[in-house]
Parts: sequence; C-alpha cells; structure tokens
Amino acid sequence: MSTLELLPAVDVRDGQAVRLVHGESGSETSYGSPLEAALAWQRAGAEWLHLVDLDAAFGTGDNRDLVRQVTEAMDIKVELSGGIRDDATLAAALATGCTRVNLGTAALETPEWVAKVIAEHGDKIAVGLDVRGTTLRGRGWTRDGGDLYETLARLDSEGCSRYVVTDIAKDGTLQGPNLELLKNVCAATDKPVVASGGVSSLDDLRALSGLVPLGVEGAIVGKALYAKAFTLEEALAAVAS
Ligand SMILES: O=C(O)c1ccccc1N[C@@H]1O[C@H](COP(=O)(O)O)[C@@H](O)[C@H]1O
Repeated sequence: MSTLELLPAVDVRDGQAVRLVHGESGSETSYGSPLEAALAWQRAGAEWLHLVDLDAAFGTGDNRDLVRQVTEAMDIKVELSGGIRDDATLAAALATGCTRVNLGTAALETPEWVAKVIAEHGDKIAVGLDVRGTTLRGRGWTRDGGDLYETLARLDSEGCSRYVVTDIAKDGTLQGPNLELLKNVCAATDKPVVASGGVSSLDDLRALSGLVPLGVEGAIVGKALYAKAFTLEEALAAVAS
C-alpha cells in the first residue's frame, strides 16, 4: 500500500506565515517568516510544501515575490495556490519552478479557461475544492460557487488530474478531518485526492492513511504542526508505519 503523502502548509498573509480559522480573514495567528517555516519543514523531512498566497486568494494584494523566493529556496516539491486565475498569474506561478498549482476560484468562475489550462499543463494543475457542506466556495471562501459533485464531474470530464479537498468548517480548528466527505469524493472520482482541513493528531493521520486505498493520496497539515500537537518527524513516522 502507498504511504500517505504529507504536505506541511505555509500560508502567507502580509509577508507572514499565518494560520486562519475556517479561512476567515482577520482570524490570523502569525508564525513569522514563511521562508524559515518552509525551511524547517524541509529540514524535518517533508517531501512536499503546500504554499498559499492568502492575500492573492482574498484579493488584498499579493505576496508573489516572497512566494517565488520560498519556492526557489526549496529542494522539495511545492504545491502553490492562491490567486492563480488567468494566464498571467498561472505563468508567474509555474515560472517559480513549483511542482504543481491549485486553482480554486477560477474553477468556479472561468471553467473554459480552466479546461484549457488542464489540457495544456496536465498534472501540473490541480483543483482546490473548498467546500461548506457540498457547496463550493471561492474568492477567499467568501462566495458560493456551485455544487461540489457537479463541478467534480465536469472537471473529471475535462481531464483534471487531482483534487485538493478542504472542508472549510474543519480548517484551522484542530477538530479532525471530515472522513465522510473524503470517502464521498473518492467514490465520485478516480483521480487522487489530497485531504485538507482539521488534522489535529497522529490518529487523524492514521485515519487518513486508511483512506489511501480509496484514493486519498495526501494530507495537508497546518495548524497542528504550528501548535506543536506533534512534530513533522512524528507525523512522517506515523504514516510510514
Ligand atoms: O488555505 C486557506 O486557509 C485559505 C483560506 C481562504 C481562501 C483560500 C485559502 N487557501 C487556498 O487558496 C486557494 C484558492 O485560491 P484562488 O481561489 O484560486 O485564488 C485554494 O487552494 C485554497 O485552498
């Protein structure tokens, strides 16, 4: 059986590494330099970094230069997201050398463009499905963007290679991942799913590892690492065993 991939998160707001609660602007707790955080996860053995430009996602500016510096400093794979919504922002994101990008709002608001870039870039494009219940949310999770399963079927038909599924109700809360949601999404698509939101303990990671045979490929871990609920080394050992 494959091992669950772990993607420690660095979310950047106003130049700082932060964690939000439910993705709400204004709920930030700051954790200092994004580069230092990313390097710490790399030193601890991460194979992936999940890097988010929150200002670009919220439409409150961007941290593009900083995000590029962090990506260029990494020897590990980087999944980059936030504000990638047109040719220019996609080109800038891919030019950082990141391994793949996540598209959120664009998949809800400009589906023709997303179908085009999926066709052009294949598995360098993942789609972030950020949901409340089964309703997708875009523009910094402030606007409804349609039904999860209808959108998933459309993206599948367009050849989308991977989905990053975030339960907004769980994100930043340390309440455990939404395993039912993940099972339902895995039942609806053959494509790999990266789980996001709610991881609080090593047992949560073991539970997500149990979903690998269903199609869960990886898990994004944020607040639990910053709050020192466990170390990344402990997390990597938990999913390896
Ligand atoms: O990760 C967060 O906490 C988050 C909170 C609020 C909005 C977006 C967030 N993160 C990721 O940003 C991209 C969406 O950006 P866009 O809509 O494409 O501009 C997506 O990967 C979210 O999971």
